Amino acid sequence: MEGHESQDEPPTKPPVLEGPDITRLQILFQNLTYTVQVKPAKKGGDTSKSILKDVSGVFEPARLTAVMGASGSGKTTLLNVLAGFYKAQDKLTGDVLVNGKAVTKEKMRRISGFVHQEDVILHTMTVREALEFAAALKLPSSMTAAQKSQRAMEVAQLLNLHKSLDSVVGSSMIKGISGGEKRRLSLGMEMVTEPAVLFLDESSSGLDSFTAFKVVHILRSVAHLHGRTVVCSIHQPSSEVFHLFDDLVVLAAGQIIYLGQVQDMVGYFGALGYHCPNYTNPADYLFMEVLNAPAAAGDDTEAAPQADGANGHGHHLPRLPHLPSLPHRHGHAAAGHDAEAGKHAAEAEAEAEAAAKAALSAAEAAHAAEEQRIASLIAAWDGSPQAAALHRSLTSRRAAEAAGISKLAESAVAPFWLQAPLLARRALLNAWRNPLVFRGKLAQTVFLSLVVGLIYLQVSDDLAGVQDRQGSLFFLVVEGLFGSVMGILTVFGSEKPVFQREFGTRLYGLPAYFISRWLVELPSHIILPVLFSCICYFMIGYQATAAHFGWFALTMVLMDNSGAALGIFVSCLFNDLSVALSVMPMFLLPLMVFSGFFVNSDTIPPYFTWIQYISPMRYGYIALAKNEFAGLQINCSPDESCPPGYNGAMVLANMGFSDKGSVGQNLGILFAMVWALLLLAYVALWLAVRRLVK
Ligand SMILES: Nc1ncnc2c1ncn2[C@@H]1O[C@H](COP(=O)(O)OP(=O)(O)OP(=O)(O)O)[C@@H](O)[C@H]1O
Repeated sequence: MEGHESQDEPPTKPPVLEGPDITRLQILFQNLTYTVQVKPAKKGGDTSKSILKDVSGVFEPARLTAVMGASGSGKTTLLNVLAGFYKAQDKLTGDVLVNGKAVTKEKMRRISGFVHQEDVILHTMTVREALEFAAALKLPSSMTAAQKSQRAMEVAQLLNLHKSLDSVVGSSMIKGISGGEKRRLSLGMEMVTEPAVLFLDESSSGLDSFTAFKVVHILRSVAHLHGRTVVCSIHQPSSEVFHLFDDLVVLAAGQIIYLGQVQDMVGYFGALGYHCPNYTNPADYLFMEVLNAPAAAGDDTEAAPQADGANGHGHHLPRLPHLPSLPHRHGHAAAGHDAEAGKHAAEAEAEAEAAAKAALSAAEAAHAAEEQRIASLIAAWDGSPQAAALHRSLTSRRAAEAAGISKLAESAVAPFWLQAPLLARRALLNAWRNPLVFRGKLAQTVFLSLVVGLIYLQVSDDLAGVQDRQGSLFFLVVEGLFGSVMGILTVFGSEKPVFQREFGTRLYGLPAYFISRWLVELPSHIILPVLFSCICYFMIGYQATAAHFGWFALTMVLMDNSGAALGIFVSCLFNDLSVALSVMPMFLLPLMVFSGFFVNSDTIPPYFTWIQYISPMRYGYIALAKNEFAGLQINCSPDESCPPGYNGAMVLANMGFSDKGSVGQNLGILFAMVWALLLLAYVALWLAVRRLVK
């Protein structure tokens, strides 16, 4: 394939960027077989599925290559495997060489950019911010901030995004840029660095034909003018777009059926008996005549191929029979008990059943014939002189001295001190542009503090007041934890896909993300519980000293923070937000039951005692109870039967809290628990994303 010009180019060597030529990378893959582990359809069934089978080929630098094939043929998998995005537990055999040297998947990720099929971009960012964010993190630190920003704007101009620079990306809830603009933005975020190798999965899907042409034209320039290796999987491009590509790989059932120059494809399949009608888009011909024969689409008048079948490809697929219409049962029944009509109905029903069975077996036969036809296309490629030449060239290239990969081809990774502020700024902007989240939390804080304040308004200092104090303190502890768990679980869980995508493309590391994200979250987990305390503390009428209020507010802050840390932990444990939400009660209820309110801590069954020690609610409740009851005078009313000298210390003894440490000690444990939960959340997040970088 190397050295040939495509049809619409003058036969001159395309100009290249000034600079070291070693950034040109050739990707060679030989005998690649990729097998994933799957759940067997039935007991004892096969647990592995081969998605790529013995695939060999080469992607050249300074050339634009298209990977085509029917849906499910393995295009995405081939790109993912070559770019190093596959799970460690899946099995990959064969070789991937870059400039003649074997590379690890980590290295592959460092030298390549990948535009995935789905666009996952933080929805509150504007186009400008998203491009500048990628530029700031990916471009080398030798460039100034102004240069990086300028580069981002150049890419915006190139991709025709300059008119939407200040529009937000948007989501299903917030209207933002169009699907096509989102596609181009994803491409732009990868293109800011112009990686030596660029993989694009469905680069033009969702784009109108003119924009698709423009985007592919840009990719062609990136390949030709800048010497990059650009590989795109593409579905049914227009004729104009198709001819922008230099080389083509066609996959069917995880195997190659053509690999060569774009303009040779029609001739290759023509020689196999698949003739391309005049004035037909070659890409349409590939899909409609070669990958899916017309007979398979239900048209048996022109079964493909039209050749003699000497190659074994001239199968006429059976036509699907038309189903007879079913008789109107109710019509017959309503016409009376006409036996003749009933007999006709039964016959018609039997006829319909037989026709349905025939249709089913015809469909099965059609499917088998189609599989056979694809198998013959694979065999034809394997036995073709083109494949033999390719294998010879692969072998000789492997034997040649390997040029290796220059350090210049590896994309930069910004240091922590640059990542963290950028991520924190973005998280702040995200929170600012999502005002409903904060307003919702604020409204919840004010509403609940007023409700609890009104329910327990000015508690008395008699025995009934003791019960009210116990109940209200427990309610506050539970509210402090539950409120923040649920809030953060949804926010963090919905942001996780963006983090996973960006982390997978090495935009930033886990420490920078986690620390900046937590620091941005922290102020609201201090301000809101303090506000909550200010409203309800004095309404309820707890001990009115500054020290008592201070300890109370600190407890509420720590309860809120432990809830937030627990929420992050659970959202990191489960990939699916709805699963995380549904299992949350399983975590919370035992922690609540053994916190000391429902079951006296001295009477908890021995096999459950450990739960109380890991319950933040227990330490929060003990701290609040000690803060309120220690030194409290209780004045029982005459109709209450109080023990003589009944006071707060005796209440604490009844609750089993006398020997459970001071307020400060319990808050110390709570503080340590927040950190322990954050550490657990960090580890859970690392475990969830580690496969993306391993
Ligand atoms: N992890 C996996 N587990 C099980 N099956 C998988 C896995 N990954 C891919 N497959 C299957 O392998 C086949 C190829 O998938 P792939 O996504 O590569 O196809 P594709 O050609 O890109 O399809 P499309 O054009 O629809 O995106 C499909 O049948 C798919 O269901």
